[in-house]
Amino acid sequence: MKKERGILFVLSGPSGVGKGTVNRSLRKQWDGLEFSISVTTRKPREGEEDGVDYFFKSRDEFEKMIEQNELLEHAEYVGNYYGTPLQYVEKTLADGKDVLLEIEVQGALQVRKLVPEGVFIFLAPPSLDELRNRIVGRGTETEELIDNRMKVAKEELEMMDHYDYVVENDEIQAACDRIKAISIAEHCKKDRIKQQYLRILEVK
Ligand SMILES: Nc1nc2c(ncn2[C@@H]2O[C@H](COP(=O)(O)OP(=O)(O)O)[C@@H](O)[C@H]2O)c(=O)[nH]1
Ligand SMILES: Nc1ncnc2c1ncn2[C@@H]1O[C@H](COP(=O)(O)OP(=O)(O)O)[C@@H](O)[C@H]1O
Repeated sequence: MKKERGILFVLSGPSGVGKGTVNRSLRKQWDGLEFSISVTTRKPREGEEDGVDYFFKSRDEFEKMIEQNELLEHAEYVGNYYGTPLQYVEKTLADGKDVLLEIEVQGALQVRKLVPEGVFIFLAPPSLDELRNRIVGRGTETEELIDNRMKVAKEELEMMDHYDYVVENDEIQAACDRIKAISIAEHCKKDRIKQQYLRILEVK
């Protein structure tokens, strides 16, 4: 019998809201969820590892990947390319495993068109002031880049209503718990739909 496909979860939201932090925390507490590693042309930050945090590529290498249709989606974000490897996502879902993508808003909207059955989660900050504090507190950007990221963040917040769920990241563990609850609910929904379908067809 054909294996049932896994669910694609897309975690998105403005820069600095805590996507990376929540993603890393989920990795430690959610067995059975697969995490896609993105490709980027951004330089590695201190402590980041190639093949763990990102696959770090040159612009030429990245553009070649676009040409060869190796990416599910890609976006240019604050001067760098970011993209999701297509083959990994497709194979993992086909194997019946759930996959989580942590990507910015333009990319999430592309995935929404390509995989409408995916579950789209928008991580929201408690306030704009708190969002700025988090970007400044992270200490990875210059003042000019912070202003740039805040500008992009305000535009990104307006895209919230394109998502299935909005999860406030007030506290990391609370946000992780909400995301895990969404996953449980989505699996129950999928099972119920399948049961109804089987009942209608009277397939045992
Ligand atoms: N579209 C897209 N965005 C990505 C991908 N990987 C990471 N991003 C997003 O790119 C943005 C910048 O990421 P990064 O430079 O690591 O900075 P940070 O997440 O703001 O700390 C974030 O919003 C990430 O979620 C990807 O594969 N595709
Ligand atoms: N719930 C939270 N409360 C307080 N600080 C947070 C929370 N979530 C993340 N942060 C902090 O905010 C900063 C930005 O988080 P990060 O995960 O890099 O965001 P993103 O990946 O969305 O750009 C980091 O310094 C991180 O430690």
